[in-house]
Amino acid sequence: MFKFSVRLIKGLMQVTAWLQEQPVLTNLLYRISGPASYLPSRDLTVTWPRAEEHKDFSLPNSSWSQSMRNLYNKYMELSQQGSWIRLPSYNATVTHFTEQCPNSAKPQVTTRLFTRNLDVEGLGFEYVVFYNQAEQRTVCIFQAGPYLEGSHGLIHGGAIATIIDSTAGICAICTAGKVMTANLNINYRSPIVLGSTAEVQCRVDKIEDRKIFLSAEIRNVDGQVLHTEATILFVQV
Ligand SMILES: CCCCCCCCCCCC(=O)SCCNC(=O)CCNC(=O)[C@H](O)C(C)(C)COP(=O)(O)OP(=O)(O)OC[C@H]1O[C@@H](n2cnc3c(N)ncnc32)[C@H](O)[C@@H]1OP(=O)(O)O
Repeated sequence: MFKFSVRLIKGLMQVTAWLQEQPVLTNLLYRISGPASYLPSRDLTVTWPRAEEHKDFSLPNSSWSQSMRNLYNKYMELSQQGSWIRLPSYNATVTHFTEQCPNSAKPQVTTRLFTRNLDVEGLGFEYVVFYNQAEQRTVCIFQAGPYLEGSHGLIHGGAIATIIDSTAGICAICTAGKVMTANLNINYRSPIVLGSTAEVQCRVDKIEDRKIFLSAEIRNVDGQVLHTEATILFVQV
């Protein structure tokens, strides 16, 4: 009886391990067992969130790895010394710009920021951006979740482009106001493993009339591995 129980438990563990390796089944299990809030809604129209519903997504949550938290703590300490500020991050672009509007002027939010479009923590991007006004620089600490896969186990190149465009965009907006990306030029130097933490460093190189030229790099947590280099042009509109 004891031997039979041990075999049964081993068998169940093998089945569970196999299930976890099946992406479609895993997704289905998430949907069945998880909170209903992350099932995709058929009604994409969301009313303006009340003040208490303005969730700041750049704060640590339970999906953050220890290395993500360490980097966050490092920049929070620098923020207390005054050189950097942590920028809040909402899940709709419009929320960033109309937070001060009186209730009557607030628009209906019908869209989601691309980088904040998943309702489950840790599946997509987890990130926080810090801005250094004196040096016209932004830093984005990010952790790439399993739904950002390109090549097996690695982040998709388009997802990398997205986090660079966003970090540079925030730097350009903080420096020059309303801008659009005109050109984004990327060299992928080494792959980024899903689940790992990395840091985007971005700076304004020069401003010519309406043109803001920036450069960016993505490195691993200790800065020793260069993953990506980019130059970005924003045009003031
Ligand atoms: C806190 C917030 C959080 C929340 C916010 C999160 C931040 C997210 C940021 C994401 C930003 C995006 O992805 S934006 C989405 C992707 N981008 C787009 O869809 C932009 C599409 N393109 C456009 O709308 C337009 O082409 C513009 C606006 C870029 C430029 O049009 P324009 O205003 O008519 O200006 P134009 O005269 O053509 O060009 C002005 C000058 O720029 C030069 N120029 C224009 N385009 C280019 C180019 N590709 N490469 C080189 N140079 C260029 C011109 O030669 C000229 O130089 P000279 O003759 O003056 O010397």
